[in-house]
Amino acid sequence: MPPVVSRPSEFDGRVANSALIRFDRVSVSVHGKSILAGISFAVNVGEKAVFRGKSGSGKSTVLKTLLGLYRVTSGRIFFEHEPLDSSTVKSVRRRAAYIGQEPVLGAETVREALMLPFRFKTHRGNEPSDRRLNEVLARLHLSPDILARECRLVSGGEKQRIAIARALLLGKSLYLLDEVTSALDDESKQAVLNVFADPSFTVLSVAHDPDWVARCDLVLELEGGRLARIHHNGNT
Ligand SMILES: Nc1ncnc2c1ncn2[C@@H]1O[C@H](COP(=O)(O)OP(=O)(O)OP(=O)(O)O)[C@@H](O)[C@H]1O
Repeated sequence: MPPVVSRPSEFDGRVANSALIRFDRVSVSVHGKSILAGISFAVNVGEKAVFRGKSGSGKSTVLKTLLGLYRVTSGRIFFEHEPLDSSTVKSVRRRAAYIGQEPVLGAETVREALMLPFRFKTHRGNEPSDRRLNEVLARLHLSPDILARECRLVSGGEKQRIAIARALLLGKSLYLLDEVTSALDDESKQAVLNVFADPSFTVLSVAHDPDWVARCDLVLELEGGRLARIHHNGNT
């Protein structure tokens, strides 16, 4: 079936009532330079959205703006129907895992990196067992041997999958993913695609990989900070 192509405004009306995340004419400027201009879209719980566009079109900025890393200069963002502000951004951060192109693992070995969040009060007592660690690594097509490796010696694609493993162990349900399959071989990529097919995960991603794009419900095309098109793949 051909994808349904909607104008951003029509699409916005379709899902406005059930959206987990909604951007309403969001603009972001940094030092007087416009980076995002009047972006409107909505993503429901469990939907997978992907941003595409040329380098510098604003894709990563959309993900980071949802995390409160950029000041919105006009328009509003809603998370669970609440306007995003200094208080609601905390619930986004609690629920979300942001996996960038070179995640910082913040520990010496991979095992320490995976266990790091469980040293803090919020997650103390929920430390995963070795069996659980190995289970999550296997889902991401990573060998158990990687646990003993030094983080500085693992590749970019492995680092991203370790960061994903850590987010899965933490029970995150909202994933902000920046090019997580671009550095992967086919088997690893399939593993990552399968992990994010989980219907309970909501995903906002940046990707160019056609296999990734084909699995997404929404394809949002950015041009110079503007949302040029939204394709609705009809998976939902
Ligand atoms: N903090 C900042 N200060 C100044 N300019 C910025 C800042 N953050 C982003 N930009 C600019 O905003 C534009 C969009 O950046 P962004 O990283 O969102 O693009 P992108 O589409 O994700 O690019 P790429 O595909 O190359 O990663 C770029 O021109 C970038 O230089």
